[in-house]
Amino acid sequence: MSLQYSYPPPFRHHTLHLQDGKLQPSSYPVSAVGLDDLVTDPIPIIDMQLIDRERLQEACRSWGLFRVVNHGIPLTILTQIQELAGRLFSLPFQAKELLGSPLSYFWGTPVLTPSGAALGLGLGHGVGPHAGAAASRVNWVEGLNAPLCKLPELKTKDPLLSSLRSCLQEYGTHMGRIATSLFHMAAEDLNLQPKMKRGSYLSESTGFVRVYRYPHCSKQISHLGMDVHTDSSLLTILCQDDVGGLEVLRDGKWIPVRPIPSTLVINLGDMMQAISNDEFKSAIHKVKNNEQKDRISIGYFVFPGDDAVIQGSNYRPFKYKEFQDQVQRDVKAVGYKVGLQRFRIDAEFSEMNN
Ligand SMILES: O=C(O)CCC(=O)C(=O)O
Ligand SMILES: [Fe+2]
Repeated sequence: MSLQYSYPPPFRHHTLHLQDGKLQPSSYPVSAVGLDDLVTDPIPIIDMQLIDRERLQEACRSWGLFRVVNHGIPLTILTQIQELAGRLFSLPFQAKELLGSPLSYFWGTPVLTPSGAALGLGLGHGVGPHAGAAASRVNWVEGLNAPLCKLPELKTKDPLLSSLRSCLQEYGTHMGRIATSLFHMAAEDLNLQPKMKRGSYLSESTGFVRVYRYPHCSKQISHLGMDVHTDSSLLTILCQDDVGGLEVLRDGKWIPVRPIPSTLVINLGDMMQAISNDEFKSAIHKVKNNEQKDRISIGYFVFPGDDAVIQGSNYRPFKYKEFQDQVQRDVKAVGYKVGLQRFRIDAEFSEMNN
């Protein structure tokens, strides 16, 4: 099996061979930073042009996180979004706060209300054993939140905002395509109700994009860019710049998810874990700030539709909306997201629902 791997700049194609589950480079210029990393990196890699279903399902089971190559997104969109967002982030704070909706500005926490306002600022959003540690900490991050289906409502004459809107819309279309094909492949053996499989478990209209900036920050300050958490989504797709800082928890160890050019990182969220009845994992991850450089990343999040009922022998039936409301109540009341524990049939937390 071979991978076509497009590499910037200039846009060239290189072929990588998969042998014994490892990528072997066949030919690439020595100066091409990144390809060596791809060969030695421990994180599973999925080729979007030729999805190996077993490999994908194994990555979902044992990591809940993997990289994709050959995703077909023009690199110019990625660099353009990062550049435009960087310009927007460099505006004065008051100007960013005035952004309003549907492209809203937030800082200090990634937990937002459905209308895009920061929720429980300073309370963190850790899970499980890390929840206490997350409490009362501001996350060292600022961001722009863009619900994709509402972007056409953004009426603006500002050239920066209208360029960003067009890029995000194009980016969102690619994200929907990638999420849908990965989801259908991964969920193939999951015994979902056939009619739900197509539409409701992944509803593209729920997709939103976030652009984050993690300001550089001295080690002396004990803030994280983003505290330990799992995503509430079905799937999350991350595009990071070359700074690094994302880490995933695997077998009790934090593994850096190093930036490798042209690759995207997919992580499974709580909804994927629930609909797979815990066969797949919602990845536990965090982001550390870099000491010297600001970091920009772009996240896409997609969720089940309003009509999808999530159920399995480990969970009482629930809809995503109930999950989202519960997360918001928990963050307000106890300072962190309790998450799937609330919906488990045998969990102590599930009795405290209301
Ligand atoms: O910025 C990143 O790399 C990760 C962001 C993240 O984990 C999130 O938005 O949930
Ligand atoms: Fe996350």
